[in-house]
Amino acid sequence: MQELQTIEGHLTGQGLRFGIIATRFNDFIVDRLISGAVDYLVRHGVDRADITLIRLPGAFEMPLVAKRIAASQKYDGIICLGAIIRGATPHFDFVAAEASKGLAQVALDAEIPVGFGILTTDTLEQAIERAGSKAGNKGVEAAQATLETAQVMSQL
Ligand SMILES: Nc1c(NC[C@H](O)[C@H](O)[C@H](O)CO)[nH]c(=O)[nH]c1=O
Ligand SMILES: CC(=O)[C@@H](O)COP(=O)(O)O
Repeated sequence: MQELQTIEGHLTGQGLRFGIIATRFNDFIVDRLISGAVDYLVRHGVDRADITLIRLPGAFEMPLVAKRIAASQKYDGIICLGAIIRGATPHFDFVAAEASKGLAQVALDAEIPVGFGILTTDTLEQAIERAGSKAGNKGVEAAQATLETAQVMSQL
């Protein structure tokens, strides 16, 4: 049996280029996700110069910009970072559904790894917990998943 070498210990991002798309909405949470993602990539050999950060208003805008980034063919992966926090109306459901569905579609259409690091939480407290405190940092997880998938894709 042949096995692809993509386990954590073998992950290296040397020479790979990543686009990070991050929302300004809830930026005090999202900034922590960005720091976690960038730190993870750099610790795994990605050159800072090979990381491009693009800020957007909100998660709803992400699929369109991700699609354009993917079409540029300048990147090996796209990491999407945001925080959608439930409010008093159904707004949350529409934004979260379009962001997740749209980003998944971009990945499939362009055949590029798209990391889904958008928090979808019921409360602000849950978002804080997932942005570098007791429940980890979902920006790190999204960067890891994107890097690993980029490596898998490059071997297939
Ligand atoms: N409520 C949240 C939003 N809403 C904004 C939308 O994403 C969009 O920017 C607006 O409807 C204009 O098109 N965005 C988030 O990222 N997080 C939220 O909690
Ligand atoms: C994503 C949201 O639900 C949110 O921030 C909007 O809040 P609301 O539903 O109270 O308008």
